Amino acid sequence: MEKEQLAVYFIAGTPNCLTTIEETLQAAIDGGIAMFQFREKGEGALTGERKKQIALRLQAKCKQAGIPFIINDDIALAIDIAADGVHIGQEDEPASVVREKIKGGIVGVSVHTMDEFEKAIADGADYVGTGPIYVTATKTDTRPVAGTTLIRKMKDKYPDFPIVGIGGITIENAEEVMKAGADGVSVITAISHAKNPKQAASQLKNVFSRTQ
Ligand SMILES: Cc1ncc(COP(=O)(O)OP(=O)(O)O)c(N)n1
Ligand SMILES: Cc1nc(C(=O)O)sc1CCOP(=O)(O)O
Ligand SMILES: [Mg+2]
Repeated sequence: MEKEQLAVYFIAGTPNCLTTIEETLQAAIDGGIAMFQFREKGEGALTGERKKQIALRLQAKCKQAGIPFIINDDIALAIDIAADGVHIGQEDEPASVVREKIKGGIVGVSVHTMDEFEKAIADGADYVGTGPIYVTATKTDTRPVAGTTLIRKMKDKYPDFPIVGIGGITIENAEEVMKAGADGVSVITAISHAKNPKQAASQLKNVFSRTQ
């Protein structure tokens, strides 16, 4: 994968969206997101065939826009529909096992320490996500708020490895995350709850451009 694909990495599932997830994703694409993760989690999340049908519709949008379509946690679904990749955390299937299953696809791994980061690299991750950088209301079972310290340490030691920050990132604080060395920002609320999701995505892209 290209590091530039992490610039504005939008994540969403149906429970996160104020209108339909298709409309929200289309607006985010029109605003300039570079990658999308389908994370169907939380109260009211779809499962089974309904989840698969939505995934297929979102995958088609990403394909048309030429951006990677990543599935959170659900490796079986990702393989079933030939998604571009998966994102897994420390509590999910081990990255080394997922790497084998996903073959040439993108594997993203959540990390919270240098040890987890170096293990993710050794296991064959394509990028890592780290957070929560700031306070988030979207996910309750996060680690403590971390700020940007780990991003700086990771970039110091592995300047070329793709890293994205996540958790409580907004148009206002995204610059700090990118200046710390992140290759991009992962956001849910900043786009999915924005009055104008297209504009929010575009503003995040502008923050990325001016920090390069
Ligand atoms: C880009 C990115 N970074 C981190 C996460 C969090 O993954 P995880 O720790 O597995 O938590 P869940 O998202 O599965 O609740 C992510 N999804 N994406
Ligand atoms: C999915 C997720 N993972 C996190 C982590 O710290 O690993 S924080 C988070 C939620 C991000 O949502 P928002 O942009 O609305 O804060
Ligand atoms: Mg997970």
